[in-house]
Amino acid sequence: MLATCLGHPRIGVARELKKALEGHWSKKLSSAELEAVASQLRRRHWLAMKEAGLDHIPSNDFSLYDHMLDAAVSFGIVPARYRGIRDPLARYFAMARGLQDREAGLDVPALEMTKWFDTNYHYIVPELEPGQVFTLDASKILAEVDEARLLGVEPRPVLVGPVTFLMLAKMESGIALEQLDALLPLYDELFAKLVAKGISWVQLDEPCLVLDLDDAQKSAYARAFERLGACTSRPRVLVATYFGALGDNLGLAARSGLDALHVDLVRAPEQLDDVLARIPSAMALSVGVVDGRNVWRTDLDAAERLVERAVRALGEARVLVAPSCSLLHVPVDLDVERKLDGEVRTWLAFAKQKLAEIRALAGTADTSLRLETRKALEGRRSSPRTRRTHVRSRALAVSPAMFQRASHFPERARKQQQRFQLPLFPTTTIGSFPQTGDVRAARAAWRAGRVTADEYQAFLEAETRRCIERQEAVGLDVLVHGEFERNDMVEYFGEQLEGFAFTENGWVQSYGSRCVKPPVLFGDVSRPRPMTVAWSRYAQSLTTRPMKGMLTGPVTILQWSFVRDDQPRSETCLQLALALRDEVADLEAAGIGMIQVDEPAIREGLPLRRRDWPAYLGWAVEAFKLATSGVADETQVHTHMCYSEFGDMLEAIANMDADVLSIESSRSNMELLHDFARFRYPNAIGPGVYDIHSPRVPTADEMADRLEGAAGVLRAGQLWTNPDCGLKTRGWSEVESALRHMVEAAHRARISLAPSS
Ligand SMILES: Nc1nc2c(c(=O)[nH]1)N[C@@H](CNc1ccc(C(=O)N[C@@H](CCC(=O)N[C@@H](CCC(=O)N[C@@H](CCC(=O)O)C(=O)O)C(=O)O)C(=O)O)cc1)CN2
Ligand code: MET
Ligand SMILES: [Zn+2]
Repeated sequence: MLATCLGHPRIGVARELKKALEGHWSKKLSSAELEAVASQLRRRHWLAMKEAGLDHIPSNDFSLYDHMLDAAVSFGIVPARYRGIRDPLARYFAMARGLQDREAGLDVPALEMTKWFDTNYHYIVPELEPGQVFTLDASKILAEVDEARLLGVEPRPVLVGPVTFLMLAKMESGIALEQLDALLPLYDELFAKLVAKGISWVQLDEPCLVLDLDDAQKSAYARAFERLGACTSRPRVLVATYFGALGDNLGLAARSGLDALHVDLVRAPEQLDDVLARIPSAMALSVGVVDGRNVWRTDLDAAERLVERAVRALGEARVLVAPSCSLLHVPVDLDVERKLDGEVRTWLAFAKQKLAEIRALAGTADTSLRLETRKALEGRRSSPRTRRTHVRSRALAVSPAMFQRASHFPERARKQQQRFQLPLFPTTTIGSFPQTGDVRAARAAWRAGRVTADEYQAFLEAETRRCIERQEAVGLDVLVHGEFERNDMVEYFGEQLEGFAFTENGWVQSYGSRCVKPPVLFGDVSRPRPMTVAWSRYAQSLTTRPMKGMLTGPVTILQWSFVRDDQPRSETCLQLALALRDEVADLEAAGIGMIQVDEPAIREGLPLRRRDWPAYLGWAVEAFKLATSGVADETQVHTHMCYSEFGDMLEAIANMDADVLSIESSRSNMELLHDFARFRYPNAIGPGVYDIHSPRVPTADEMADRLEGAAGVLRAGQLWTNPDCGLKTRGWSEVESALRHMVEAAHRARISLAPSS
């Protein structure tokens, strides 16, 4: 049996890549210095896998920004607007993040970015032009082969497969997948180059095989596999699927004529029998039995039972042991954690520990790891911290009335208007204001004990006060406190809730240089004390305008944490909802009249197969309602969603019954609004009027146009004016100008668009 890995985290245990990238972007690090850091990271990761005793070690899993962008560049897919940028690295980063260079007269926006399946990783969406010509540039792929070999590592290059690549790409003038026949010859060419180098295996990632495919997509797969299989000079090809079951696409993969198939047996262990029954005798099977999406120590006995079933059916020579997917989605090394809760720590495995598990499963029993694992799992199963009576009895006592507001929306809206007396198109923001270096440095100093809690508190109060003054000066109607006290919108709540543990270095890449440190939700969740009330009360005391309370919703906390795998996610979500319900009640009692409960990840949590949608949406919407329905009619509940296509879940959004919904729409503005209009979305809605992902300051005209467009399809009386997401990644000067323009746009709309009646 071979021990293998589908991909290693790239960011580095101390986020070396993040620091080098940001250093390079701010011109403090040359390209050569950046490349040196990247090269060091690759070596370190290869050596880690070699030392762990892996037989197949990936290359080309590293990326300076994103692997889909790398693939686009290697196929020559560089839209015209970037082609004027001579330097390849500058061009690459321009595609990733846009480029504004006044002196060079350059102002190019970035390519679009979107979620990688149901993860919190974002990939760059390749953009095909009309008449797209594909040309192979294999330099990165080939260079990494040489680089690995210098360390005595014989790598298995990872390539995004042609169908997945095109299905995730976009083409303004048509359907990207229709370019398949033009793209396939590049794989032949690439395979020939790899064979010439003596490469014996490649990994072809085709995660789209776990999605619902239409006939055109299925036939694309059949064609692609036939062509690749028939390629005369090619390495052996492992087709990698992950994040779910192959289901009705198993036949496509089994008939591929390729050499090995990887299946995810963590998300979909039930598919093993079907796979074993249908895999042709010429194919090997890579069994993904170590969770690449979560941090729990593998139950080696259970995993071994799966591996053994595969071995009995296929023989040892045809079985590879692997993580369920690339380890990109887990932190690097548990050993560097110094402050992690001692008990919880024994239950966990990060990338490095997972490599050892894979080795143990593929080899003769490593008795010490096995015994240690049994003991740890027994401890986890029996720990009183994972099951708390008061949490469980409360969850059981939840009644249907707790999911409903007292009155329907029209009645609530009337009472709320009486209370707040807001103008038409009320202006507000989504919550966070710039998390400047000062704010981060102050928090780092407090955590390191270099400043006292009181000093840190005073600093945050001053930031909050200044933020409120600035919002008043700009003329916003509904204010926020600015979220300066938060490291991250999920981690901050995890730190204050019972049932969570958190790490110091458990960073996972979200996009490019941006990382998150998901808290570990290990046990029953409860709220020992109010979490945000003091900040909201303080902020409200500084202004007579309404101050929105600001919470992260249950589904988003669930989605952006490492969640316990010993009970259904729906149960965990309900516990989170109850904890938040108490926070909402306490905010209301403290006089906070508007409370926003953010659910930006509700779309990301949608299962990959449509069949599973109703069940998920059922409990996700219920969790939101449970968290927010305990308040009086006069209390206005807001929610916020971003970063997704919402067209296919409008009914669920309406069922959440938030009084006000702010939603990202600046990129596909009108389409989204038309969807809402067609659906007759009843409650108030604030379609983002400007894109906060770019430093560009939009003009009042642009935003007034957006409002006018929105008022053309929705009722003017239903609309709010806001940016499309929080402002934490922006700088103050852009933010102030943009918000002034936004307020100006709302003023104009009030005059030109006031309903005549
Ligand atoms: N969890 C989560 N997922 C999300 C989002 C989100 O906001 N949160 N937003 C969407 C987009 N994704 C994003 C993900 C990360 C970031 C982001 O800005 N991350 C920050 C880290 C945020 C953080 O946790 N900050 C901590 C730690 C900061 C830090 O690095 N401190 C330095 C020292 C700081 C200094 O001296 O300057 C250190 O520890 O070394 C804090 O503020 O306390 C980063 O990578 O830079 C933005 C968007 C989707 N998914
Ligand atoms: N309230 C949050 C913020 O403004 C919502 C962000 S959604 C990713 O940052
Ligand atoms: Zn957002």
